[in-house]
Amino acid sequence: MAAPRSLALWNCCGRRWSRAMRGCQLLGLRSSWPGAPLSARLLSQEKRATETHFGFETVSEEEKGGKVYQVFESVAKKYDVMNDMMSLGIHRLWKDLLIWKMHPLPGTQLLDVAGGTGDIAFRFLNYVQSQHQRKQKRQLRAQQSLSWEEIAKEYQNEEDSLGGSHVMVCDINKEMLKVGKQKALAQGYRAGLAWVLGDAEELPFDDDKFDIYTIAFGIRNVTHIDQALQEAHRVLKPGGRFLCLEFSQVNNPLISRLYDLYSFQVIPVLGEVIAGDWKSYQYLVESIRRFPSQIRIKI
Ligand SMILES: COc1cc(O)cc(C/C=C(\C)CC/C=C(\C)CC/C=C(\C)CC/C=C(\C)CC/C=C(\C)CC/C=C(\C)CC/C=C(\C)CC/C=C(\C)CC/C=C(\C)CCC=C(C)C)c1O
Ligand SMILES: C[S@@+](CC[C@H](N)C(=O)[O-])C[C@H]1O[C@@H](n2cnc3c(N)ncnc32)[C@H](O)[C@@H]1O
Repeated sequence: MAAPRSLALWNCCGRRWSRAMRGCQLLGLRSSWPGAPLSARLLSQEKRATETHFGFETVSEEEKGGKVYQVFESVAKKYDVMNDMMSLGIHRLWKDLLIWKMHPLPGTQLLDVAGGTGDIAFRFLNYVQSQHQRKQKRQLRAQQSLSWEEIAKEYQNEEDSLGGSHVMVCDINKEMLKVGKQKALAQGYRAGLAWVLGDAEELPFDDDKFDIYTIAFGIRNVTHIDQALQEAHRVLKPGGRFLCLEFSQVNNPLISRLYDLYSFQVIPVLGEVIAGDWKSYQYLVESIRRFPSQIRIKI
């Protein structure tokens, strides 16, 4: 039987989340929701036209994917340093909060779509590893009179330090994945991690495969959001969870003014100075502005 529909939106401009999350939103859904409400609404508008937006530009739907590809191909090498500089490290806290909200248990199969350079995947692996180690310690403490055989077995199990958890990073951009793989190598992430080139709108996975689907700062760039949501639903096991981290609109007029000032006057300049790429960072701020507000996403 289908699991009951459940939708939770953690709106960083609202009351449910801390000030640290202002300007950013986390959307949580449970799989088997009847008829994905967000998709239904966004779709009806987007399906009608073959034109769409790329930041403030109007482009054809066919063009958008290529333009988004060029943006991330161009920024890939400077992507991580840009995020730290633009947000003064705050994006790390948002990503940590996503994992804490997810609270994955050992054995979780995660699909991180638009996973880019692997920030969500690495956090997930750290989290499940520490959960698993804690569980093992508790078990060992509870069984103080173990036989040698049993102790040896526990040590063998310790080899699987993730408790069977696994994360699949899926992204459409080869360059972003390349940087992610280099980071994984340098930071010693190997077990429980795989990288796949793929489109959120047409995922290269079987049905009912994952416990959790995440998409962090990715959905804004997808041409047919409805299609991506349908794909998320398809690859999630019944009762699986969908977690989306994305920018939101700021409602307070004063903060909104400062937000705009920073977005439009500072970010493209940083993009030019650090990444030699004004245009891609102009696209970033325009795409944030074009993305539906948290209220629209919720309904
Ligand atoms: C090409 O596409 C992309 C490329 C990428 O590299 C990344 C992404 C996807 C994004 C991420 C993975 C997340 C990380 C990226 C960002 C946070 C950049 C996006 C920035 C904004 C939407 C603007 C608002 C920024 C924040 C809410 C984050 C917090 C930032 C700060 C605290 C830095 C503020 C800096 C200063 C106060 C010092 C220097 C500033 C000035 C001298 C300029 C004038 C300053 C102001 C007017 C005050 C600044 C006011 C604000 C930032 C407003 C704060 C508002 C709220 C907290 C609601 C990608 O797709
Ligand atoms: C802003 S980055 C986010 C990366 C990572 N999730 C993070 O939080 O740092 C957006 C990513 O979405 C990817 N992307 C854009 N359109 C996509 C699509 N249709 N399918 C899969 N990935 C896509 C880009 O290649 C890029 O790596």
